[in-house]
Amino acid sequence: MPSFPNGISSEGQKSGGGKLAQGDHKAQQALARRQWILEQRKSLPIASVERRIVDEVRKNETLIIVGETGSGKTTQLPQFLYNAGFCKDGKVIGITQPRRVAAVTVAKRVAEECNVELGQKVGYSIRFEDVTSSSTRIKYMTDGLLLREALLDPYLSRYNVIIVDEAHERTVHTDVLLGLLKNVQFARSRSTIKQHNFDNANANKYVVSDKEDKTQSFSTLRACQGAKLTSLKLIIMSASLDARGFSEYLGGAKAVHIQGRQHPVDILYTYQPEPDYIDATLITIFQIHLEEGPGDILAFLTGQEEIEAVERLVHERGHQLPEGSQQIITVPIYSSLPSEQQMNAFKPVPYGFRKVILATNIAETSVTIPGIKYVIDPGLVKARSYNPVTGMESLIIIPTSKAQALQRSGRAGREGPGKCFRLYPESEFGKLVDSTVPEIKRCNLSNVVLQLKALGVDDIIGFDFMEKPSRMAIVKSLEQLLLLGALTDDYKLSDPIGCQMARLPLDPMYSKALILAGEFKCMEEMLIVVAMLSVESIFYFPREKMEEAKAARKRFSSPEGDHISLVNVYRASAECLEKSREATSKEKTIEKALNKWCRENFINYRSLRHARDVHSQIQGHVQQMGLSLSSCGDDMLQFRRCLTTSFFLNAALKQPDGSYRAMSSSQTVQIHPSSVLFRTRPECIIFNELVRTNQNYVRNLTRVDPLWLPELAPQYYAAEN
Ligand SMILES: Nc1ncnc2c1ncn2[C@@H]1O[C@H](COP(=O)(O)OP(=O)(O)OP(=O)(O)O)[C@@H](O)[C@H]1O
Repeated sequence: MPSFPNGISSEGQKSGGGKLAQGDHKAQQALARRQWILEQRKSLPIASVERRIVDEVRKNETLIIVGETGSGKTTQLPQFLYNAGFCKDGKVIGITQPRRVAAVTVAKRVAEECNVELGQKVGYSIRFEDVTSSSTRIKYMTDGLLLREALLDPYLSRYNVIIVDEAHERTVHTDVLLGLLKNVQFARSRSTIKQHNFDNANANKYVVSDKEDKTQSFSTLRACQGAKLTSLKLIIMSASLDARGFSEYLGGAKAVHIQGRQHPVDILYTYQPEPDYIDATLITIFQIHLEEGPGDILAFLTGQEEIEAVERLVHERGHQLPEGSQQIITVPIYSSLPSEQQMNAFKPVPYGFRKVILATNIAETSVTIPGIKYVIDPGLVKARSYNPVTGMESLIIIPTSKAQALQRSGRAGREGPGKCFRLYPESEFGKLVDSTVPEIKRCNLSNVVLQLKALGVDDIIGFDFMEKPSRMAIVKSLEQLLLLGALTDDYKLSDPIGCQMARLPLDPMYSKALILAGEFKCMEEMLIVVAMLSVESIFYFPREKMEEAKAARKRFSSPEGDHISLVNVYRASAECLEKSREATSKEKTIEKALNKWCRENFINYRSLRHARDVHSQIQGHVQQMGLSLSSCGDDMLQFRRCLTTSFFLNAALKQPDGSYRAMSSSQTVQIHPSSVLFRTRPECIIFNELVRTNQNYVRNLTRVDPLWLPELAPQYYAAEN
């Protein structure tokens, strides 16, 4: 473990004496840590170019900053700008991150560096969690959150500077945000906001124009009326971005490079390609553990299932370590893990243990995980892929890009020299693509289109994307939103359905299902289903106890399908919680009881916890929107009809040969073996997911009456008949 005086690895230290002496000791420790942080900040490569960078920001409206991982961009630049007076008049510096975990941990670090309480001068805001106050001047947030803020404050008027960090990731939110920020910057640089076309019947709309008569319309501009707008500084940052491409897109923006890195990272490759990356990861973990010096390990895997498999294997093999060996503690981190469990990766483990973090690419950029000295990179990532013609979205495992490999190795070498073990030969590195295909080109765009419409961008095809998604993908999304009633016949956001759907942070079909659930009086059931479908694998089937696990699942199975089975699991878990609450008020004991219940029923405890979180968050939104929290009780017919009305685009009919035909794409699909309807094979089904492995599978199904389709979705099925 690193030997800095931060209390992180201090579990072994004992503080002697009485209360006073203990207080002194703590104060001394705090002082020593402050000094250590100060020294560390001074030694960052960015520290020596502070003045130059601040000057460049002053001189340029838009700036691209490229600097090695760990050079201090994310933590230091906002502080430099704050100190240089960029927050005068109460304005804020906003820094976007593609991931929640980065926004939270970096904000915590910067608050500590500034010696302020988190949420005061330095804060963060992520979906469902806002740790800021009126005194916040440096605000870290996810890119998706800034997009949502733009719905209420289209000029982002509270910000003087917006830094788009880790722009190389090109998440769909980053790309939409970049286009939007260009517009906002343009509009703010024009000094006059002419309030014309202000129409009282539709008081949320008016048009901003500049001398060149370029018009930009925004909705909900009321918030900005009378606001004094200054120009907006835009900074794009990364260790691994294509500066030229960004510069071209941003009107020839200047790019500055920060040279140097604080600590070296040795890169090691294998001699041969590894046929089984899970096994190779496992071997490398133990090789490092037995042969290398102290320091924690960060291994990148592709998803929750692989992480859980490796966790089990590390535990099994950990028992076979020679007597007296240092013990290993594994800590998982992936996006569907509840936030507080994600934070475990950043916490110290007991003195004398080696921490092995098993992570997806959630830990790839921006984060500094204290103690990490070794990184294991099998060179693979799970990525989204979407075919607009068939509407098929799938997750596929593909090689990382060079940019991702660089980011991964950059997680070592942050507190001292590090090592990165790439589990592929060096010759393979040269063959990797420079950067990943932007997500916007490989995902279903319905949500993006809905958000842009809500932001007042009517011409989606003409929107200034850095790289345009295919026309087909945009048209398909527009069609889908029209059929869902989110858009009017002339492709404007409909009121209230479209406006309500845009307010819910969910896929449009799920949002529609919740809005309809109010009418079908099955909101409680639909909330549960939406929450349970937002997490990965609720059921858990260990190979060695397959029969027991299958029997356990039968206890929750409904002949109507998977959705109602999920409702049954959720309700049974809620009963378990209720019973434990009657017996005790200790939260830890209650959680333990739930964990035990999950183990007995082969339910994935982590996934269920996450689903419970999502449930309470969405319920909050639904209540705010004034939708009633009704339940259909045992009358699941209403619930199934509601599912049909919202997911009618995902219907499939059984064919004479026993396969199914997806109604919207005419593709042949099969029921996934994990479905409770796998054997019963009803005539007509509604599904939530279409996935491609060796075949086209549909997952999460409910049996419905085929006659409901033309009755409940005449806009789609009446025309077909
Ligand atoms: N939570 C933390 N705990 C300990 N040290 C930290 C923490 N956060 C940052 N640091 C230190 O500050 C350095 C700079 O971090 P910062 O995130 O600003 O770098 P960066 O240039 O943005 O890197 P990247 O491109 O990888 O995001 C780290 O290398 C590390 O030494």
